[in-house]
Amino acid sequence: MKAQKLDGKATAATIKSELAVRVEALKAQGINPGLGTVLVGDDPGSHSYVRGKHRDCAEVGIASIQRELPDTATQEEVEAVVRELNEDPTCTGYIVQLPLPRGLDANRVLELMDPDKDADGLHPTNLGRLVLGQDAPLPCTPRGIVELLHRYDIPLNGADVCVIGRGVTVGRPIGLLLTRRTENATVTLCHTGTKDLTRHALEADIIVAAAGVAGLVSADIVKPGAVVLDVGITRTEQGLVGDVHPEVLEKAAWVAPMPGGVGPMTRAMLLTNVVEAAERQLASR
Ligand SMILES: NC(=O)C1=CN([C@@H]2O[C@H](COP(=O)(O)OP(=O)(O)OC[C@H]3O[C@@H](n4cnc5c(N)ncnc54)[C@H](OP(=O)(O)O)[C@@H]3O)[C@@H](O)[C@H]2O)C=CC1
Ligand SMILES: Nc1nc(=O)c2c([nH]1)NC[C@@H]1CN(c3ccc(C(=O)N[C@@H](CCC(=O)O)C(=O)O)cc3)C=[N+]21
Ligand SMILES: [Mg+2]
Repeated sequence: MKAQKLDGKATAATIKSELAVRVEALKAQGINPGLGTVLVGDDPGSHSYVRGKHRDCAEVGIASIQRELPDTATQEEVEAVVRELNEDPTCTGYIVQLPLPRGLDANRVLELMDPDKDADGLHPTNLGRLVLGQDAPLPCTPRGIVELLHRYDIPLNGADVCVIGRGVTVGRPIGLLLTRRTENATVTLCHTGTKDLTRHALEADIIVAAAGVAGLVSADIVKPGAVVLDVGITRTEQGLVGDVHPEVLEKAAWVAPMPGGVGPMTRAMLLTNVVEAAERQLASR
């Protein structure tokens, strides 16, 4: 048996064409959505992600606002850029690319953002709204994963999901989305303190691998016919490597590969958050 592909690249292309229509409608009513990115330092990975985000914006007709700071930037300098984007009427939503260089306090920066302009859904207010079930921008990677599963009609109602990794961008928030009544999954959140990862993974109908450990999910910890999403990314000399070992393709029913799975969906959800923020702006004026 060979797993079928959860094609995030193709699904993201569909979502982008849907968004382009909504952007046109907004523009016809005088609202021009714009995405800002704040990039601090010279991490090549971060630069490449941010470039990709601006390419996506161009595709759907969203304006790009780019702010770059050297890795010597002070906390005050980063915060000044955040204040500026909070006030900028052409900036509908923005992200601060994480991680920030050592010595900068990411939480203080996130806290300072206008929660209504938080395109990542990572502002404490928006994470709080998610916990309370209130309308808010949702964290992009978890939302992308849920959207990908929905578009392939993978059943979530009652599904046992094993999430590997409790990072703030992926593992920690995805349980909040999957356990909403509308999704109704049962989630086990694993991390380095988990006693028996194999047991939890083997029981799961769906595995979300978001640890950032190359090849962590081997075929022997996957139940035959499971759905496996490869979120983790490790940079090696041979290129980017996911958390899911290639042998899993012989065991699982569906795999979201890295690349071509969750990454493009993350970017499509960032655009979705910006379009939705613009639509909320229109509705409230
Ligand atoms: N494709 C995409 O769109 C995206 C991909 N990513 C990638 O996803 C990965 C996770 O990102 P992020 O959450 O920010 O990373 P973090 O480093 O914040 O979190 C990684 C988590 O994995 C856990 N972990 C590490 N090793 C193991 C192990 N052997 N067994 C079980 N758990 C383990 C850690 O546990 P502990 O807490 O105990 O240390 C930690 O909770 C990264 O590789 C990142 O590059 C991130 C965002 C988007
Ligand atoms: N504030 C903030 N928000 C983020 O959403 C955020 C962040 N910081 N910091 C870093 C992580 C990582 N991340 C990715 C997004 C897309 C791909 C992606 O599109 N990947 C392609 C491959 C890309 C390539 O080949 O370089 C794919 O999987 O097909 C990957 C990783 C968002 N992150
Ligand atoms: Mg992190």
